[in-house]
Amino acid sequence: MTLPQPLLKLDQLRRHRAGRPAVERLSLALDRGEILGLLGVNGAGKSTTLSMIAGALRPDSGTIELGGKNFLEMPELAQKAIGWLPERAPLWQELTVHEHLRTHAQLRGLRSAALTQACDAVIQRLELTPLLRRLAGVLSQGQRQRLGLACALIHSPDVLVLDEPANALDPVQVASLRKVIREEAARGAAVILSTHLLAEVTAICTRVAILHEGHLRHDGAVPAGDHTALEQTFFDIAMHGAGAQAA
Ligand SMILES: Nc1ncnc2c1ncn2[C@@H]1O[C@H](COP(=O)(O)OP(=O)(O)OP(=O)(O)O)[C@@H](O)[C@H]1O
Repeated sequence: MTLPQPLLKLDQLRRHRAGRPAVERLSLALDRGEILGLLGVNGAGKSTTLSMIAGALRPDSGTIELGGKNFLEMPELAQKAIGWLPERAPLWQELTVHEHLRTHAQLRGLRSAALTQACDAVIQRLELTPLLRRLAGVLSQGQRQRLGLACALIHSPDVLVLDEPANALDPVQVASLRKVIREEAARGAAVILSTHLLAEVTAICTRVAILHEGHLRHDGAVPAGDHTALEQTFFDIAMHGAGAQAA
């Protein structure tokens, strides 16, 4: 009997940056419908990890599998299966919001009616209609973040990789972001997001992982309700680098 494999599997990932280890022997698996919150102090390795999952940064060693396929040898798989919101969404200043969406959709292989449909869907979900004719260069930080999220979602990816997605969003937009993340998980995507907000993790995540100095120090279910227990675990790890790695 073969066991069902996880949608995303990281095995023993390592990556040095500027001659120092940024991520060390990181192993994680993620299934469809899961929302994993990635926590850690500044420099813990969160963005490095997410960039590797997004296919933007190659690990020095280790493997990443998507549905059992070696993702590192198949860059076209990342293009189709991953939606990535980097920490600072890179935008073409001189393109309008609408042009951005269409260009992203094209880059993800969408054409004709499917492309228009995908654009219309994210415009509606992220309430981008009033911004469509604006140049990306004149958007506020929160508006840029919404456009970045729309670009990440446009091709209905299997894995959604969000680096501090609530950054610069107002409370209304944070609520809308949470709704979108839940909807994505409900349609069967796996979501991994980094954040510094413990309340964000307890509000939307089903699982939490904590990195410290590039090592995975905790991986477990999110304590229901309040975030006191999570806060305790986080501070223990941040202060002492301690904490057990749960199965
Ligand atoms: N472009 C880069 N060049 C060199 N070193 C880098 C680069 N980006 C990150 N690093 C280093 O890699 C390590 C991990 O950084 P990373 O950005 O992954 O951490 P993080 O947990 O996302 O931090 P933060 O919460 O501050 O965003 C740090 O020591 C950082 O200095």
